[in-house]
Amino acid sequence: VAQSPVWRALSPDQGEQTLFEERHLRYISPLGKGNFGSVELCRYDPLGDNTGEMVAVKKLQPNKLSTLEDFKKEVKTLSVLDYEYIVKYKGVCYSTGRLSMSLVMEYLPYGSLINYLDSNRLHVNTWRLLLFASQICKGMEHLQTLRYVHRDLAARNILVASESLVKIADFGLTKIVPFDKEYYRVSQPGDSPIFWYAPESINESRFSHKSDVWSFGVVLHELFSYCDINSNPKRLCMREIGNNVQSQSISMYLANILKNNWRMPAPPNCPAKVYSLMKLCWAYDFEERPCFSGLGNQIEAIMQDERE
Ligand SMILES: N#CCCn1cc(-c2nc(Nc3ccc(C4CCNCC4)cc3)nc3c2CCN3)cn1
Repeated sequence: VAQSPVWRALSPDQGEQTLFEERHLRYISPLGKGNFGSVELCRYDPLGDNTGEMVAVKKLQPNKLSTLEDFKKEVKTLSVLDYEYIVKYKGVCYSTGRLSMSLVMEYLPYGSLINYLDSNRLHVNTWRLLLFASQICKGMEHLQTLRYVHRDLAARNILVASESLVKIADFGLTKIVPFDKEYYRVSQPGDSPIFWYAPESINESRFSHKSDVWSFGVVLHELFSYCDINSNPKRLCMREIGNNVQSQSISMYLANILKNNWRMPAPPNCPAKVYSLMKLCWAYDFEERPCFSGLGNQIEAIMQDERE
């Protein structure tokens, strides 16, 4: 049999890697922007006859060198996460001269939750939204067993594999919680998605599985709002803060209203039990928030009620 054109190479720092040859990666169209890079649809077509498979390729933005290290960490993170509710790692592609590299992943045809819910809201019922929520919960539970904190859990980073399967993606901000602490503190907050952030993340740049639970509550809100642009978290929070507040003080205002117990209102037609779950995730004190396994059980219980 001809040598497979997808090489398996053992590189010292990243364990086994599957190498895709750049010359066989045929660009097709843009798919989106993530942390540290843009994602493109490509066909990996070594035979050159359009029979090759479609893949999603995340290219590193070449300009900021510091992110090459972060990008390698993202590749490493995804390569060890092999789980049905997490987007599948396929390998890497080094550009000529190994100046830059790309991350090759499975292509999920329906795009992000935002694309999908916005254009399919009519035939996605409550039970299906709960199914997606339980899958995200299981994915986050798996992450937690490996001591990974995602730090960017949001509907834009949840991809739809089929009408009944979603997967967590974009591990560009994912960090490992050190063995001797229950949280990870970042130095520079960067351009952070603060409207998905727990109070301790806004105030102290402190991230943990419990801050991921807060973000999960925001994803629940996005799910039951069908990712409607008018009830997107940023818009709801800015309406409460006041749209004329200067950008550098928004995080202070947001921390204040959360401290004063303001929370996003229930989405239209959202079942009361689901809104109660969101409120649990948004407990100010992170120790009062549920864990992902407990959340998963509660979601499945509500699914049973919805079934009847
Ligand atoms: N996460 C994250 C943020 C970065 N990001 C990741 C992807 C991604 N998209 C897809 N698939 C995909 C994406 C969009 C469409 C359409 C939507 C309507 N408009 C036209 C395009 C279709 C299918 N599959 C993937 C990935 C990563 C792994 N597999 C896209 N952005």
